[in-house]
Amino acid sequence: MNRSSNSLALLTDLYELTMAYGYWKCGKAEQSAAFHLFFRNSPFHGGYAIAAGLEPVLDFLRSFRLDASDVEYLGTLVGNDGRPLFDAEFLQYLAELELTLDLDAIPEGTVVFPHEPLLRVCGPIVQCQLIETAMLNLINFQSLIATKASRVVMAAQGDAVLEFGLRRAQGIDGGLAASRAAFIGGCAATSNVLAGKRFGIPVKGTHAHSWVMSFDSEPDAFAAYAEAMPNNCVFLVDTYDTLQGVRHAVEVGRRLRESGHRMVGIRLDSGDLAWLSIEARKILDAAGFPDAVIVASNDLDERLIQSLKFQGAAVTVWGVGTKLATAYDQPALGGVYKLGAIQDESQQWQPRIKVSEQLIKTSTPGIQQVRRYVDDDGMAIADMIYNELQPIPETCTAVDFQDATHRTEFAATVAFEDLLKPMIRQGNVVGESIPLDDIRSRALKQLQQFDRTILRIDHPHRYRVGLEHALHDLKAEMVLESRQRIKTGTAT
Ligand SMILES: Nc1ncnc2c1ncn2[C@@H]1O[C@H](COP(=O)(O)OP(=O)(O)OP(=O)(O)O)[C@@H](O)[C@H]1O
Ligand SMILES: O=P(O)(O)OC[C@H]1O[C@H](OP(=O)(O)OP(=O)(O)O)[C@H](O)[C@@H]1O
Ligand SMILES: O=C(O)c1cccnc1
Repeated sequence: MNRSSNSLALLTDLYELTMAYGYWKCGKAEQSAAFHLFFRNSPFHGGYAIAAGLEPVLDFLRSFRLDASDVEYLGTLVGNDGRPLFDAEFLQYLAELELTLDLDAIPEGTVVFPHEPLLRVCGPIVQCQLIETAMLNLINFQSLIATKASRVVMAAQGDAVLEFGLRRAQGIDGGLAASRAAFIGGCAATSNVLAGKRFGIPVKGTHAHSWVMSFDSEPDAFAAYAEAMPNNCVFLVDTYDTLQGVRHAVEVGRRLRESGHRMVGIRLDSGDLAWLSIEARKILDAAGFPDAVIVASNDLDERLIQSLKFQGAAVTVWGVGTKLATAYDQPALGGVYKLGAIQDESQQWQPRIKVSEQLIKTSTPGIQQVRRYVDDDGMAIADMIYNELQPIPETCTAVDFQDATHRTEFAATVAFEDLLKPMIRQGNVVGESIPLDDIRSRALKQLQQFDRTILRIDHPHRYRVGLEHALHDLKAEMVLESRQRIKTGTAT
């Protein structure tokens, strides 16, 4: 059997297929359902996240189709008794399956908060279920990295951040996806050339220690680099003795200047980056190179950059690799995909809830939308999740997600934006594809809508996200009803 094909339709967990088979067997396959993808906690102990991964989601859904090799492979799967897992008629159904779903999504680059649906998928339950895993995979990782990048960029306070993560990223796709997401989060460029080609991200780089080590001396190495690349010289100065390296860079920089070129700067990659950058700055300034940039790298992340800034480091460009591309301190976002409503035989939507002992893990019923209220200066005030199945009054009350005694009223005159936008209708992409540059600009602009206390790196002030009053009441009733049924032994 030839199992090589470009189809990604089987990029799913087996249980999605076994459930699909079950739905199909019991006649529920075409029953409409509404699922929401959301996360419960902001990553890195921060106060927000940046939505990312939507364009790859649209690409995945656009090309979703099980091809002959997919179906053939599924036909080889057997259950515990050694018999085929799926019957031939179901495999035929899958072979003919075309997505007819609706997808609403919060655009990439939007600042988002726990419990807000980043994606809302409505349509035949089999289809919603088959795409679940890929949706989670794409949105979780890219939103995580975009958020990490946003924190790093914020710590850099306007200095450029270069993403250097490919060599330590989680595989090929992890590296490419990380470069894309890091750019959305505000990085200025990547060292990843394939990401540059694929996504149009600016590519930048310096040189490695191996370049210097391959010559008999550091001055020879810098001179040869300048000869080869007179317009792209950032000299890595720490191979032997950092400050001596800076002086060697200055010598070559002078020769570059004499020949009508310009030394771009130097890179520090070890030692005390605060002290060395300050000393290097003095040498560069005294030698007449006040515009020469000082790039720093070496296991940097947002906290280290914040500390180096505090120490007065004279770094002007930050090269951040491993800790950004792998989201080192929190390697997963933990987004989930939950059923909010399902249609009954008479096509009436019925809200559904997953009850948990932990309030945070109890799902929200309904077909949800997120409303962001903004004040007259365009600053975000609070977000409210509402249920499109319930009429909402002109003056809305949002009941805080974590503290139900905290309620905020929004008069009809308060400006707002509903964040979930139509992306796919009946399987056809209707949302426009946004250039990556514009997504990045959106993220940077969006952050200005939020108070800095909400954005700070540690122990942030909590931005209020509430449930619209009627939705809050519906959720509470459904939880109580479920608990009552358990008490009285009535099946739910
Ligand atoms: N001024 C500073 N304040 C806080 N942390 C710093 C400072 N300067 C450097 N660091 C960080 O300290 C860590 C250790 O750096 P250092 O260069 O001493 O060790 P290293 O990476 O093992 O060096 P080498 O590459 O020479 O073996 C790195 O993560 C680096 O970014
Ligand atoms: O520290 P990160 O944030 O992951 O940034 C990327 C690191 O990758 C390179 O080191 P490496 O030792 O791989 O190669 P080199 O010889 O160029 O230093 C570079 O010098 C950085 O230190
Ligand atoms: O260009 C650089 O300086 C670079 C690229 C990848 C990893 N570390 C550094």
